[in-house]
Amino acid sequence: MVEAETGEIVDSGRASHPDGTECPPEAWWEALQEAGKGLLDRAEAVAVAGQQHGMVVLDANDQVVRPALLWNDTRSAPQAERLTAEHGGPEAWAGDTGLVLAASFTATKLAWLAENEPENAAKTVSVMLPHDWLTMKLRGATAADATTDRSDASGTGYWSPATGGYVRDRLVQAFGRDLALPRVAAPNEVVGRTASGAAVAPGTGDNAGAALGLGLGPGDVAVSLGTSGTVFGVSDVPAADASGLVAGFSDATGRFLPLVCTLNAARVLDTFRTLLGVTHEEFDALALAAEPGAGGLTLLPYLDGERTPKRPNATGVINGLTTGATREDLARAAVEGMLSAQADGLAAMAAQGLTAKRVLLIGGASASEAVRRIAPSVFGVDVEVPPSAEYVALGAAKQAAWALSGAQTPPQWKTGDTARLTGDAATPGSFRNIVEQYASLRDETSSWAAHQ
Ligand SMILES: Nc1ncnc2c1ncn2[C@@H]1O[C@H](COP(=O)(O)OP(=O)(O)O)[C@@H](O)[C@H]1O
Ligand SMILES: O=C(CO)[C@@H](O)[C@H](O)COP(=O)(O)O
Repeated sequence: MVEAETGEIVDSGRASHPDGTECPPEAWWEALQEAGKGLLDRAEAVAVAGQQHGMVVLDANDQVVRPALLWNDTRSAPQAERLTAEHGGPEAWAGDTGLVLAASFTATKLAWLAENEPENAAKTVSVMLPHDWLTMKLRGATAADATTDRSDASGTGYWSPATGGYVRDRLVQAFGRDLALPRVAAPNEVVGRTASGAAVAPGTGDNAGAALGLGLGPGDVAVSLGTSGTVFGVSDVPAADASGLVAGFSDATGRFLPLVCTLNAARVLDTFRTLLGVTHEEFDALALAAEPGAGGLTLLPYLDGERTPKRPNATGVINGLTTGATREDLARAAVEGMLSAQADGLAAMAAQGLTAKRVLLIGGASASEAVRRIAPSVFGVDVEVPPSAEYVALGAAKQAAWALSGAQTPPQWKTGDTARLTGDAATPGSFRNIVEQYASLRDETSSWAAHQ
């Protein structure tokens, strides 16, 4: 909860919901009630920012048909391939929807449902995303008058950022028939009221929320290291990258949000930290005690399969392991590998015309000292770390304040001082080697059957 005028945080709440790649939406509603206790009834305006892409399917009575399949569920990878081939390949999809289909996107999940759970598919009359469903619940509305926003619509695979309209043919191709979809609200619209009378803004996807919360400007690229690693910037033109590396999303202000998303980020560090049996701080100390290049160890960090590049069945690979390897090397290899995957994202963004003049590092793993110290050299650009905050939630709050104000543009809130980090000028060669070794391992493994 923030002051609408200044963005100053006055109160906050937090609640967890289940882990995993599918989730009953009711668990989010319970978590929202718990986190919002003592806040929601004091609010003048509210908005929800949530994970993108998750498939929430409802029956004719607006009851949830099955647990939502989330953005990181890869079971619909075969459907992504099939739908892509059936409709003109990657170029056609990028042209129609701004996306080359990967298992994350909602259209592929609908195709999986139609193929694998015909009884559930038969019951389904409407589909929406996690933030749409929570917004509907907050308003006490029905699926018939549910709303979404441009950013979340742009992650479905059946909406066009270029035209601003649904592409019903792609939905029908995926699911086999048409479905009711939420109306795409204007970025600053009041779409309803909560039970206690607060104005409800349209809400947004998590990355668009973070972009709004950070107030990203030209030349800014955010790298968010949460469960997912996301690299994104704000643009005046929609992206349509037929290579599939950059997703052509929309943002929460009426502009566009080209974005690269990897499935493996903070949890890569969690995994190695757990294997080494150390705390976050001890892990950082280990990683920083090793030399750049981790004694020749290179980690390809696709532990949970990967979305960018598209390798849904991939696993992690450690190259260069010898009897001389140390715990320090292992910790450093985890940090360097995870950051190198994000550096691939920065390169893909640059190829779409969004070259980072500064990188803003956010998300849980941006708290890591090792990540902060190593990132500028691996990225090859100075990195700024804004004050630690929940930028997704701040973006939702800014949208709510915007809707309340009735103004043309979002409020300009000050973010606190950022910490500026520069690369290791003393050993630039070692860092070039890290990036080159990583690229070799990435490219060599692309021919492995398990990485197809
Ligand atoms: N000091 C730290 N060093 C490294 N990772 C951290 C640190 N603090 C938190 N994390 C990691 O950040 C992740 C959570 O980040 P967050 O941005 O909240 O992710 P998400 O939005 O996906 O839930 C967890 O994997 C957690 O272990
Ligand atoms: O799929 C994407 C973006 O395309 C992810 O950004 C999800 O929207 C959620 O990520 P986490 O917040 O769980 O890291």
